[in-house]
Amino acid sequence: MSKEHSENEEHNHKHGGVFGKKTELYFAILSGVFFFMGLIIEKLTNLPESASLGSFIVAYFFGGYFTTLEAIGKIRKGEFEIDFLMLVAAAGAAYIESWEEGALLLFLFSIGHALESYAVNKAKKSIESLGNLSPKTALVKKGDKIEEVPIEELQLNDIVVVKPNTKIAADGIIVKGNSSINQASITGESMPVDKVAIGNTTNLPDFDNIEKNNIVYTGTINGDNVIEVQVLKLSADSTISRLVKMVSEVETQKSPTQLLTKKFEKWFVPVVILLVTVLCFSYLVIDETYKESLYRAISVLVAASPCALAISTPSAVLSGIARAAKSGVLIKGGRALEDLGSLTTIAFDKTGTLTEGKPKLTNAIALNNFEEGEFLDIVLDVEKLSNHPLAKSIVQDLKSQLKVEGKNQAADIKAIQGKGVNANYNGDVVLIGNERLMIDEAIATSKAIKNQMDNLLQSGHTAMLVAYKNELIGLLSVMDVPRESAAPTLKRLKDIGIKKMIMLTGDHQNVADSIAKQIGLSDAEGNLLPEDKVTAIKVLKQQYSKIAMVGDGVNDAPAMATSTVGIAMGAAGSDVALETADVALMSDKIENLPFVIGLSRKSKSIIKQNLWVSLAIVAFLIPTTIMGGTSIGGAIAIHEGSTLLVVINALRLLRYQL
Ligand SMILES: Nc1ncnc2c1ncn2[C@@H]1O[C@H](COP(=O)(O)OP(=O)(O)OP(=O)(O)O)[C@@H](O)[C@H]1O
Ligand SMILES: [Zn+2]
Repeated sequence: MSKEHSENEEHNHKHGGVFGKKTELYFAILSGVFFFMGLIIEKLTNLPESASLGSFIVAYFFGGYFTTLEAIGKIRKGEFEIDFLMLVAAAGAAYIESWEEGALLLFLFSIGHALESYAVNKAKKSIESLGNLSPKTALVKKGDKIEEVPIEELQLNDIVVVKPNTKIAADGIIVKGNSSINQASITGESMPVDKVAIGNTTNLPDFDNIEKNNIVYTGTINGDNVIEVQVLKLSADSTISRLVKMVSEVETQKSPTQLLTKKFEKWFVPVVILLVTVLCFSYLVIDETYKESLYRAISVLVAASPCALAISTPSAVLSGIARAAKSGVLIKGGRALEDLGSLTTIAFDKTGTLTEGKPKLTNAIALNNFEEGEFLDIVLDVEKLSNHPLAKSIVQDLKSQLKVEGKNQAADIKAIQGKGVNANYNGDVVLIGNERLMIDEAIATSKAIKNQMDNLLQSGHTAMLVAYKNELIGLLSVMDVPRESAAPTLKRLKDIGIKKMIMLTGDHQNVADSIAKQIGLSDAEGNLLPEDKVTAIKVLKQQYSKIAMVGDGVNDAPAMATSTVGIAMGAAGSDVALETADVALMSDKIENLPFVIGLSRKSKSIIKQNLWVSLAIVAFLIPTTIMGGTSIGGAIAIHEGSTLLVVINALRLLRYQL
């Protein structure tokens, strides 16, 4: 009856009206006022019956107004849902001249729903409030003058001046000054992060590849110094706008439980209608008036409306996602939330995820009598063109430690996935990468060099070879250190019941083992090409049914997409990671992982509680009303009570703490 994907949740009223946003609530209250007035007139005065009847009819109007609007809207789309059932019940009550009970029904139903939408809006508001974080205007430098303009009017490459302790108005790069910046609005981290101006702004790489300590984001708060920021993203494309957009879209992604309850409702509602229709005619079988039969049928109709069931899951999903967003974690929908709450296996990428991802250069040795100065120039020039994290570190350390300047002779760099790079230097080919790359390209290596490499790998250094004109000319090694938080986080995950954790890396097996040992991980698979990571995930998925893959999106996006839940770290600065992941940690704090998993589990258990409560109430009320155990008023009170109960239960998630 109802379409699978109706965008608006059953109880998510967006009605406005004469009294603004709260009109629905005021109408419900007015309905109550007239209901009680009718009751008083009827019981306590000698006024004619038409006086109390009039009052009840007005109560019908106020109580039924929004319900009718909503029901009509849905019927137009071919959906018959709870609102419709309620209206039928109220009309039935009027027909058997039980105006009083009909008015009570519409009053309680409308007040229940108004409170419900208030509660659900509360969860939504906490999501939307993220969007209010960006400032309205920016101070733009125009020649010697500074002008204040609305942030929507900022152009790319404008220079924005940010005063101390004010909000930053654009995503961009610091070109002057340095400051420590509070990024809590995006990453959830309360500790300010030190940021500095970039040296030169010519030939800027992509936004994703600029060093994070040069970049600032819209809505974050400047520290004590004035800084100048060159705008690199239009206001509509800023990280925070995209974040808000993604969070508000998550509602359209139904969770498995939501789909299940929708399916259940699909056959349950017609069954109820059939049952109620049959009950209308019970006076033919048992000794009662047709009015009594109708009364019973109406009570059953009220009792059986699966209101609580319909709202139980969406309210929990919404609250869970809102809570995560507050801590800088974007969960893209109910599916990701529920999956994350039930998995026990996690795969991690190594570089940049379990390690800092900022390795230090430990060796740069020229081999085979190649001139050292030239060797270093070649390496610097080639690696300058690569955006691999290893390359960035090599370039930085060559410049700062060995004072290499380079000759800018390299061109045409090509990444060879999982192996290294190939580039052109002065017309000849340079290869930098692991042993496999050299084997593939038939570059001869001596026994002595192999031994030297093995020693380095053994002790956890990532070793690379450099070939030029088909000859080996040198050896490089770098050492990455595990994140300080990696070991405690893994332990925490084990404590909360994650059974299997494994590292997947493109680095050498020995390096993988060495890092794994340092952080207390028992499983590590090295030498994996990006496609091998995908295969590894597939195998693990078969074994454990659900698996999360935590990565930074650099060479693990395909693996993340294959896993049940892809979790991206440090997503604030990476569009790829933000797009591919199901869950994005905006900061690169791996210690947020136990928090999101805990939150997802809590959400899942609240969803379960809500389902049981709503099903149990329906299971209790249907037989009770059939036996005449409660009046229409009693049925509606229990019905609405249970609906509010599940919503309030869901809202507890907004206050979740690990
Ligand atoms: N720009 C580069 N310069 C030198 N070596 C490289 C470069 N890119 C890749 N390599 C070599 O290829 C190997 C595999 O790279 P890949 O990007 O697949 O994984 P990784 O960065 O080592 O680790 P992880 O898979 O954990 O992110 C590296 O360990 C390195 O030896
Ligand atoms: Zn409704």
